[in-house]
Amino acid sequence: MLRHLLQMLQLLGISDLLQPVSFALVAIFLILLYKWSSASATTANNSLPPSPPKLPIIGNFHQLGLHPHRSLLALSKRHGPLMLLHFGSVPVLVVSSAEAAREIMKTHDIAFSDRPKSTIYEKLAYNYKDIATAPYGEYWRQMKSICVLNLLSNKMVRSFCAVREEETQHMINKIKDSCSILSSSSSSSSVLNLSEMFLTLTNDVICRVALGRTYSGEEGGKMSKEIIKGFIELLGTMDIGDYIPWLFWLSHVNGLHAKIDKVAKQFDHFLESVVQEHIDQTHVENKEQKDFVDILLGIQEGSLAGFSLDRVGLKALILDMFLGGSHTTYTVLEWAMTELLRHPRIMSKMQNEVRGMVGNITDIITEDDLVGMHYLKAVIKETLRLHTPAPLLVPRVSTQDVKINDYDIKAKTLVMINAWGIGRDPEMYENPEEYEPERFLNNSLDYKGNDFQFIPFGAGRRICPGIQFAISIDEIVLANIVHKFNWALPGGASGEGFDLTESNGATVNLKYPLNAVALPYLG
Ligand code: HEM
Repeated sequence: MLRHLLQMLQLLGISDLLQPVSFALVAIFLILLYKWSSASATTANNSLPPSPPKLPIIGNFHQLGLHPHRSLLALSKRHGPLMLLHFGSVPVLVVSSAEAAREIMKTHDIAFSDRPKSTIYEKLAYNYKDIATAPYGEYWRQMKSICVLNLLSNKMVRSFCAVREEETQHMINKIKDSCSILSSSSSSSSVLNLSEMFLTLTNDVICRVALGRTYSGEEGGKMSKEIIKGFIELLGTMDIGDYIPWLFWLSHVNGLHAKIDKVAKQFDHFLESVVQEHIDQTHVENKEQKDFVDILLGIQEGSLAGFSLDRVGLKALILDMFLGGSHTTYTVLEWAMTELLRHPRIMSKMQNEVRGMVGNITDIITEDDLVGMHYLKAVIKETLRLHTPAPLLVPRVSTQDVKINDYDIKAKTLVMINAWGIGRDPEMYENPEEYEPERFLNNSLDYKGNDFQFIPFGAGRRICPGIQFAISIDEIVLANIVHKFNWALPGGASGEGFDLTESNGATVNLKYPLNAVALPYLG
């Protein structure tokens, strides 16, 4: 119980605030309250989904733990796939089965297509002017259609194929360099931090596609990795004032609001300079390919019928490309390589497929070569199932009262869909805890939002618009690194004892970076 309370304070970013003695008093007080509330807990209202007992004031916050997708799955095993919790005074519906997810994201999609308000989103996402946090309505619809039609359509994604191939080549060269260091000395510097490499590559691809160039090595270089990292961490934090309004002041005192303001300002400063740079160059002709900022500036000038994209909206859209795209896409690469290193049989099966299809070419494998690589695609799907990058998706909120499976779900209920838990449902998958890409061969199970047992990108109106963009990066990188190198864990370690501890936050990656040693396959 005490451990849960400590974890809750950590999640809320207020653990440093309480001195040990006062913390002990608070803890004793809450434990007594818990005993009282458990003793008096009854199923108060049969038409509401089942709930675990809650504490006064904080509700079920203390049961979230540092890895909420795990704690919520454990709770749902006791209380059912539709479970009602309370975070402070906010009702929270936790969805943990494919059938229940279908009800939310298909049958009643409109009623659950809104996003919750949060001080963090408000400050970081230009007062909900981006797509991901915008309330469901006309503004969101217009922004999403700009994005889907002009930035992330299959045609657009294909048109940036050269960027992906060049950045992949660049990474392969860096790995080759490390191999030559390895052959000339046994220095530990030849151990590669793959996590860092994947993150750099993903950020560089997004920077080039969205902003026209990479910003590594400049002031902006810091932006693309460090500020985004700060952003993602903040998105995984909960502001206590959103749930217990009278404790709003705590986030001022502990510096959370100051931190949010600082990160938001840094990012805005960077985006402002990028947009201005593009405006100043508007008259420069024959730019080889337009980037997202160019396209959005064009849309701004042309002004779509009845909708004007202002400067804030433009920056918010670019922000989404970084926030939505960078950590999620790199996380898939990190987990896929982790699992391949832990499972030599799967690694060599994938290498056989890739090497068998393209032969011993020394050039980069291009996107045209990837078409028939079914095992590669199955490896990516299995990674998304077992290590869902955003395990609880992006929260939704109900806009009206809805009845699901005879349960009453009230308007303004926060909805968390445990896609990670659904992907491990033994009713849906054989050996759900095992990494077995074969389960995705010879069937049509896909992540496009039609198969509710596999929803790493969400489903319905709010589905991720960046699926093709992300998968294109993950496929080309994975195919090339397994084709050009054989891989081992540092010091010849076996994969069995590998530390799979997860990081905390909205996107879950490895807590400790993935290090590996590459041995060139073709010499
Ligand atoms: C493996 C990579 C990715 C994963 C796992 C992922 C996952 C998700 C999820 C779970 C959602 C919420 C869906 C829902 O509520 O049903 C989402 C929304 C979104 N994603 Fe992604 N995403 C990825 C890559 C990308 C990329 C590359 C971009 C853009 C370049 C992007 C942009 C967005 C945007 C703008 C939204 C908000 C959509 C809305 O609210 O209507 N994502 N993503």
